[in-house]
Amino acid sequence: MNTMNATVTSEADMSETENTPLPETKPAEATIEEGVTVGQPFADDAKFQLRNVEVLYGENRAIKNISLDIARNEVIAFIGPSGCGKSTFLRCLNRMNDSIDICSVKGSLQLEGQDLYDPKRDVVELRARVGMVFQKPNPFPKSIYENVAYGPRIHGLANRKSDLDDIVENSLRKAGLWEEVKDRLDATATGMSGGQQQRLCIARAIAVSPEVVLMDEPCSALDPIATAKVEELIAELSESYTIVIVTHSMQQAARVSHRTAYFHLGHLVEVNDTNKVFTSPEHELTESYITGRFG
Ligand SMILES: Nc1ncnc2c1ncn2[C@@H]1O[C@H](COP(=O)(O)OP(=O)(O)OP(=O)(O)O)[C@@H](O)[C@H]1O
Repeated sequence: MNTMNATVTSEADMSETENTPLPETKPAEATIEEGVTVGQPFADDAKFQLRNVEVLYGENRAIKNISLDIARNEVIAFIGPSGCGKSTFLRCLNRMNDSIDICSVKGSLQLEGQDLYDPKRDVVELRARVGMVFQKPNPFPKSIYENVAYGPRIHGLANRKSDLDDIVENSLRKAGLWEEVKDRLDATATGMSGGQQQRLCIARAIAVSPEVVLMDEPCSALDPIATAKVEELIAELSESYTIVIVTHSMQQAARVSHRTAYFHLGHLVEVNDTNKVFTSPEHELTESYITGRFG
């Protein structure tokens, strides 16, 4: 394990001048030992085992020697200041970074004990197992029905039309959308509200029976009511799926997740039970972030 020391000074600290003394509660500088995460980054019942993960965009090390387990049926939230690598790390979990030419991923990344980056792995099949919901709802410009039916059809999950109808209905029910759309399944999806479109994208992700759902700031384009519906949905879905959510909202992380992972400048600084992270964080950088001293 690489244990090179990296000294990190927060943005708030850098804005201080010599003439303005730091408040006593503010760390002048906090040290991150590269490759070391405080708290509980490992789990007995790991769905993903991620070890010494590095992600580079060309020369830029966006992820620096991160090791983490993600447990079955847990909701884990990734938080941290803008640019700290949350989305980059999330996208490793279903190889969404593959499409970025300058991006390279190193280390050991296993899903159920199998190498995620095995060149022989079928990436389409992987993305059915590890689905993704993006920041901006992105339904296909097709009907509501077709948006949900598309994945099960291409993955051969339904032999008959009636089977496909059942999958569409069940997925829309799980996404809390069935009652709102059951009488207009042929209507175009792009005519729905933003919150409905996002729940449709969740229905589309779960229609192929994934094991994991990755969510990259799924509520950032939604109003508070639509956000509350998606958060309720996350709680329900966590009974069946492993969920990894990137969020800028600490309140949201506190409401929906079991564990919270705090990222800083490409390091994974702390992972702990969500309650602990928000009430008594172990690392001073986590504390600085959650108390709003930077970020
Ligand atoms: N496609 C890309 N090409 C080159 N560099 C990238 C690319 N995507 C991200 N990066 C760089 O990788 C680092 C981490 O970015 P990333 O988007 O993962 O951070 P983040 O924590 O998700 O940020 P935010 O909260 O602002 O979305 C940043 O330095 C960013 O500039």
